[in-house]
Amino acid sequence: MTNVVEVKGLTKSYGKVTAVDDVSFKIEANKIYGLLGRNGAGKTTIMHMISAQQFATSGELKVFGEEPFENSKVLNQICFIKESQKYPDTFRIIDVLEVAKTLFTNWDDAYAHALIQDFRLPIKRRIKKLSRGMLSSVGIVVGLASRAPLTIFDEPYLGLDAVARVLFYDRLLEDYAEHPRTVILSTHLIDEVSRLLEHVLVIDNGKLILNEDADALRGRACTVSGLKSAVDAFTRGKEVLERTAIGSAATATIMGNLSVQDRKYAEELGLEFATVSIQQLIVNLTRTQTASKGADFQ
Ligand SMILES: Nc1ncnc2c1ncn2[C@@H]1O[C@H](COP(=O)(O)OP(=O)(O)OP(=O)(O)O)[C@@H](O)[C@H]1O
Repeated sequence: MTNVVEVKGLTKSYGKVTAVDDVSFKIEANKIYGLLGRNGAGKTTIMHMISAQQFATSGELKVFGEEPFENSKVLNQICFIKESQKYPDTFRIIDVLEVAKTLFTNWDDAYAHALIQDFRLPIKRRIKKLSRGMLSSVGIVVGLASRAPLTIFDEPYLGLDAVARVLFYDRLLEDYAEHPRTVILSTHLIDEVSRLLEHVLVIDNGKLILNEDADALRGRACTVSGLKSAVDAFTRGKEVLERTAIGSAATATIMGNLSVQDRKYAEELGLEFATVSIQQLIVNLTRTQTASKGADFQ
């Protein structure tokens, strides 16, 4: 399996702030990755280092097998779409497409124009006159039509309505099936994108706390609820991510797959269980990590 990105001990400090702290991971070709985490976790900093917009303080970084800095062979294969892309004042949407056409080797102009229709974008309108959501849609069109071997979407949706977001997910999945490439998607809307993701990386306080196949993650945790005494008996010796109790009832979120015996025991105790979504799992994990560091959690 070819790795598109290989990161070893990657660290980025801004003075006393360690934004990315000794992170190691690999990104395989032709998969959709979710780079997830709370605000300020270090996601953008990692994506900026991968796309050579920032230097690492230390560690190793290889993109398409090479160092990305001032390396046009590598950078020509990357399309980075960020939340607040800036364009020259005079640019219309059509001008953005014309420039993108010259930047990306795999650019599909017919597809770009079809997407412009899908997102109902006024192609001759000046960028500075677009609504916030329209501006996000322009970024999405460029990201999709670039068909770049490594396409990075960093929170591409500011102002985008639910219909346009679903359109983005659907088009991404359809086009990715026909033209496989590597996609890194950073977002807070984890529930919305979880069906798209094949692999999940979670960053918390600059550290990589989860690096796992999305399918494995889907069955990774469950909640049990019922009488407090029964929940306590059942969870003894298990890794409990969260436990809440109201009166005599309690709910606990536990890590790991339940064995057949576990399920039988839970039934005997009269407990109910439910699987935990990827979003809920990540909320629990990042909350645990933060709490265990003694930081305030709001
Ligand atoms: N230029 C900078 N100077 C100083 N600190 C910075 C700089 N850029 C980022 N940071 C800090 O590094 C940390 C990580 O920021 P980063 O933007 O990578 O987080 P993020 O996970 O992308 O957050 P969000 O989800 O809110 O976009 C934060 O504490 C941030 O304040």
